[in-house]
Amino acid sequence: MIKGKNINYSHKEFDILKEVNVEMLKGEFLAIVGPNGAGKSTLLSILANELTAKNKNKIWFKEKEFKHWNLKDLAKNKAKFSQHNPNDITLNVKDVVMMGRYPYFYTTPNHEDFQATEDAMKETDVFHLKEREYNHLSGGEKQRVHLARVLTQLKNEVAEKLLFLDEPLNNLDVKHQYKVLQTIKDFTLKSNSAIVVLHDLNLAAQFADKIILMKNGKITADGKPQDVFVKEIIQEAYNFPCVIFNNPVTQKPMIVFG
Ligand SMILES: Nc1ncnc2c1ncn2[C@@H]1O[C@H](COP(=O)(O)OP(=O)(O)OP(=O)(O)O)[C@@H](O)[C@H]1O
Repeated sequence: MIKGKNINYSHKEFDILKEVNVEMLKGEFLAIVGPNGAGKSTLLSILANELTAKNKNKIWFKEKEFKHWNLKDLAKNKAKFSQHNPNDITLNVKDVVMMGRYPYFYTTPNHEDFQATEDAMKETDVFHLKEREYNHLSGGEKQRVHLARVLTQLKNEVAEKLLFLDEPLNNLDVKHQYKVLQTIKDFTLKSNSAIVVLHDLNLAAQFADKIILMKNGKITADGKPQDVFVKEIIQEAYNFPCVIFNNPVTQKPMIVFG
């Protein structure tokens, strides 16, 4: 689905990513975790074909290098949810979500575009807010509107799509955190894939098929949750004590810090 070998990235003299290798198969939910400043967002941006100006890394998406993709086709095959979204948009919620359909129409949205926005707003639980002005929403509601915008971009007949999400759970309450992760999981169960930067290791363990743990611009561990979420590995990565149990409900690792 996506592959990058020996990814390096630096800003002036400062190396942000050092020889990072990523390969993900279709249908996988990959979580990127690690302490602040580890390079997670930078890696996600490079994998999503952003940061192109200074970026000499070659990334293959569906076995074709990004530079060989038609941009409109690309927008129907992959979408990215960014950590920092605009806070001031003088539009109604439904019009913000409709921005995700811009690759699909020139001047007037058609029936499929309206249907796609409606479905996405229902998935992220903002349909009841559709006529409200975006600027007047709470932080969590705004976050869910942008998630709907990104989800609606990939509502099409294309097979094997890829969703990039940078800290999608910021500002969300517990129910909406689970709902968003379940929506992403359902997306990957249809032969699509997702790469998600997460800070909550227990949610990553519960939902992700694979984990990449980063520190200081490098991958320090990767594999299944039970291979990465090991006491010594996590303590070393976060420089903080923890214990790890087997979650009796999910049978996944359960990390308790402190
Ligand atoms: N444009 C830039 N200019 C200078 N330094 C940058 C730039 N972008 C990122 N960095 C630095 O690179 C490092 C990695 O940043 P990045 O945002 O990828 O980390 P992260 O793991 O996503 O962190 P967080 O968990 O805090 O969001 C940080 O030290 C950051 O300060």
